[in-house]
Amino acid sequence: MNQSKEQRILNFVLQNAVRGDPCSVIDAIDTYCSQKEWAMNVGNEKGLILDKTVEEINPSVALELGTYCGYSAVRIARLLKAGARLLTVEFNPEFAAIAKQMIEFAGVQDKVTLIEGPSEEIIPQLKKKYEVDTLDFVFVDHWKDRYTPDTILLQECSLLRKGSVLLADNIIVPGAPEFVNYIRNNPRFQCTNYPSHLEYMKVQDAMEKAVFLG
Ligand SMILES: Oc1cc(-c2ccc(F)cc2)cc2cccnc12
Ligand SMILES: [Mg+2]
Repeated sequence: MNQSKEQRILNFVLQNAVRGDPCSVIDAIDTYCSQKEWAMNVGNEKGLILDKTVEEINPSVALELGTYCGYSAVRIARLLKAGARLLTVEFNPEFAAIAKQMIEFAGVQDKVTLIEGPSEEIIPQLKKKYEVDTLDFVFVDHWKDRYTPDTILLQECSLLRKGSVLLADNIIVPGAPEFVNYIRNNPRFQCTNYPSHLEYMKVQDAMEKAVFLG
């Protein structure tokens, strides 16, 4: 049975990166996806915006919606302080299986909890099943039609506190116009837009940062 693109990306990492070296994993994925096959990793240009946001917040508990192959989970986890943790949610079982191997190869598995399932089911479980009090940081990078309902669900589940930071990918491409309208017109969020480009392409994209005001 011929391999998936995601399996080919993992194979390239296993052959070309260094086990236990997250930066080499990130670089290998970016090399493969810019030279061989495009894939929907956040990429290095938007990845630097992600890095700066994570470093600024220095989160103890972070959530990622949309793991895919684990590129941004590795990006985030490599920056976390001792004892800090990332919970990452992936709906697609094939993607989750690839991401698990990617995270382990990068050596960040002790900081990352990969949860397979739909975000609307997982978010209400975070407090009791995953022992989360509140989230310091949320990277929103799953399907655009879930951005708004999941942001509302995070609030309903009391998972945000004054100062919690959301960072959303793909504000322009594929685009999340309903989310942008919701978050920019919501007095409980302070928003900042970060113009950038679609991963591995000369196409305009952007990220949106939204600080929860409590
Ligand atoms: O960063 C992303 C990019 C795209 C995307 C797909 C096809 C295109 F032609 C352009 C962009 C989809 C995503 C879906 C979920 C999370 N991130 C995505
Ligand atoms: Mg994305």
